[in-house]
Amino acid sequence: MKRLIPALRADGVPLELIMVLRTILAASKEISFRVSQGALSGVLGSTLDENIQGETQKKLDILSNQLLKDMLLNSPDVRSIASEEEDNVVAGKEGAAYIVAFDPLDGSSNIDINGQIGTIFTIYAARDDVPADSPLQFAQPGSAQLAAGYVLYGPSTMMALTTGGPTRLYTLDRTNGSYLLTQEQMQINPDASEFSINMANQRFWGANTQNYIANLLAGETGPRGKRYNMRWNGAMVGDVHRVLQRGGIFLYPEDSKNPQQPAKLRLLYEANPMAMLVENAGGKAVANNQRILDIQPTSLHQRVAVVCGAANEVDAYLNS
Ligand SMILES: O=P(O)(O)OC[C@H]1O[C@](O)(COP(=O)(O)O)[C@@H](O)[C@@H]1O
Ligand SMILES: [Mg+2]
Ligand SMILES: [Mg+2]
Repeated sequence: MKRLIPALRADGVPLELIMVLRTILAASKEISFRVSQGALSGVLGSTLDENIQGETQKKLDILSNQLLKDMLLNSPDVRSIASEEEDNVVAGKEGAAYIVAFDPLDGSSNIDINGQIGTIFTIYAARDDVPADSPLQFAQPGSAQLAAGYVLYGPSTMMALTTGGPTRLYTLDRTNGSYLLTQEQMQINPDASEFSINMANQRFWGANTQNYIANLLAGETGPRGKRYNMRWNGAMVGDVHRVLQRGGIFLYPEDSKNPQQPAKLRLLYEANPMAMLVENAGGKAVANNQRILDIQPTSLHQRVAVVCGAANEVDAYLNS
């Protein structure tokens, strides 16, 4: 089985970019270890703090953010970082080639129940026309991402990664601490019979989401003519991983639960990296009627609707 660095070199990934990925993964190994130790490592439970988005921060949100932040800011190749847990962009090394955004811990509500959680990350080229600490560093559409991935802390620790080519899957070998290439190419079947949505929000959805889900629930006697199964992890990283592995569609559409906040997931460090991974595995990813990767960001912690996965299901959603 190929190790990570030879695999990336074989893909023609520049050395400096490989070094940035190595830094992210060094942090992920530490997070993975702490997560596997659970209560024994003192990472469970909440803090008394809230992040800029008004969400209570869990101890593991803070710890994961601190590990990634410290390690990336020490890297000679990182000019700026942005994180779900940081209000503003943080400047790194002046003149460095790359900027990195991350959701240090996705699926925070799963931490204390020993459920699936993960780290989502994305890497862009740094902009020379704006300062390193400017939010404009990250005002780039998802189509400009140089690399995108997530690390899933499940029964095994896995990383899905694309550097522009296929979405590949690596597994952390705990016997020697290295990521090994275990799936050359993840591929999402264009047809699906499994969907993933928080059904508790049903009464707050718009008409198109209502119609699409009603058609799936109607099963073999409905317009789609077949039975669908449903899964909801409560962690995008686990739900999208399932879609990449065995197909299906994941939806977090707009809803009217909180009119000030129609969408939940964040464009920069949740929707964009997942959209790149899904597209490079043959799937589609849209927000309302727009391809996610084409959205021009307007703010650092901007939220968007996300519908992604099996190409024909995403088309059916758009037509409902
Ligand atoms: O609480 P809900 O509505 O099920 O939302 C779950 C969604 O929220 C998230 O947990 C948000 O991410 P964070 O845990 O990083 O804030 C997604 O991973 C997940 O898809
Ligand atoms: Mg998240
Ligand atoms: Mg998070």
